[in-house]
Amino acid sequence: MHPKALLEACAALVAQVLRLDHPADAIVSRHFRENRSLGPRERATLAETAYAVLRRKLLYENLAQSGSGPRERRLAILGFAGPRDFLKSALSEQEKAWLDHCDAIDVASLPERFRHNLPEWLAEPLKAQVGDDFCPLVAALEQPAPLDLRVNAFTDKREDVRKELELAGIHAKPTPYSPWGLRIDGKPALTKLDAFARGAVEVQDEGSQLLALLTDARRGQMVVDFCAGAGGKTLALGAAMRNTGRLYAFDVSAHRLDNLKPRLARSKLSNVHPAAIAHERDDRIKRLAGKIDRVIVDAPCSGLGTLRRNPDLKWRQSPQALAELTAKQAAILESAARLLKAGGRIVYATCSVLRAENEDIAAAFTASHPGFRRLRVEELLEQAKVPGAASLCNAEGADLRLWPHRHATDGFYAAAWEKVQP
Ligand SMILES: C[S@@+](CC[C@H](N)C(=O)[O-])C[C@H]1O[C@@H](n2cnc3c(N)ncnc32)[C@H](O)[C@@H]1O
Repeated sequence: MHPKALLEACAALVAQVLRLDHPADAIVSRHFRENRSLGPRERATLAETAYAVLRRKLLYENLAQSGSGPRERRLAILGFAGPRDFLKSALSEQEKAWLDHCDAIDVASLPERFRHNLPEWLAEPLKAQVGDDFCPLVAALEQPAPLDLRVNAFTDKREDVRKELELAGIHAKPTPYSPWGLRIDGKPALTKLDAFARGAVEVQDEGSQLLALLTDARRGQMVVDFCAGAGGKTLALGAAMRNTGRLYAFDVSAHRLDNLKPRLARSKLSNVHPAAIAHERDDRIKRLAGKIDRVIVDAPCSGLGTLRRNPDLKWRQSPQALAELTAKQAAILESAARLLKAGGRIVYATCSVLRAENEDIAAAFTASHPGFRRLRVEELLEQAKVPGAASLCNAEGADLRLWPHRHATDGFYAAAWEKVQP
């Protein structure tokens, strides 16, 4: 595509994602479906430009107050994810001069909000929480996430798959914490690989893999994935169970569970039972009360730990939405806990970085459930032979706390309890 046409297409896509009426990944996917002739490089430039503008929206909107031409075009120029000389060949002389002027601005001298590019309602609690780590965290959130795979422990060994990928020209290295993980260089097309087609690998962030490890689902157990969605964690749990026992995958969204089906077929697992539930107090849940060994609640959350992949969330979430979510999270944890038998374990997890969705929910549950003993996540990770367990937890070692700037994973939280009273 000619540079001028590509820049115009980027500006059009930037205009669409900035409406914030749909998730950015859905808008980008639809754009690609409607423009099938786009090549892989053009797709990468379009998507990364749109994401760059979402990541640095406050800074770019500030810079775009100067210059001329349509606002979205100015934003697309600032966020353009391609070589500078290629971009400049699409610009007028006036635009080139404006871009040089913007490049010369020392961002460090600008007000703080143009450096952290977060809404105030999010910046304030994060600063209070991470202190001196705020700048490294913000810097990590502005970087695209690495591509992690989980090797299917039921069918394959990590080292064998690593070598297989190497032969296919894909360099992968073992993830530092998860024994199932491989981290890939770049963003190669994976779906055409035999390892993918036969279910030996699934795309899954290392943090998600650690949540499944923490659940410690074993051979022959009765296990529930309460908020299974498209089944990322379900598949990891089913493989850890060696395709034995019974693994229920519940979700209120039948549509999301439908996306589990092809993944399940590839995985060779037959111990998984997906079922749509109406709500967390569904009769199906009541019938299983007191019968389950392991429950994972991967709760619906703000997703604010995934800003590397979903930078639009910081503009699409709000304090009001957060209040509704925290009420839902508490209600789901409450219902899910009823499933456990004595001696069983429940893990509550989110991909949010906010205390309100994490420590606060866990503390309220502990306080109101004397029949549940809080487990130390650090010890559980050590038992699961995860290296550096202490470094993955909060200062007390009680909860899992993964951060993009410290662990190169998404931001994840998890707490765990054992049911001590029947
Ligand atoms: C964070 S996502 C789960 C992702 C999934 N575990 C994975 O690893 O791919 C949260 C899920 O909770 C589901 N959900 C929302 N409300 C629920 C409820 N009351 N009961 C069960 N699931 C619910 C949503 O449909 C969504 O799929």
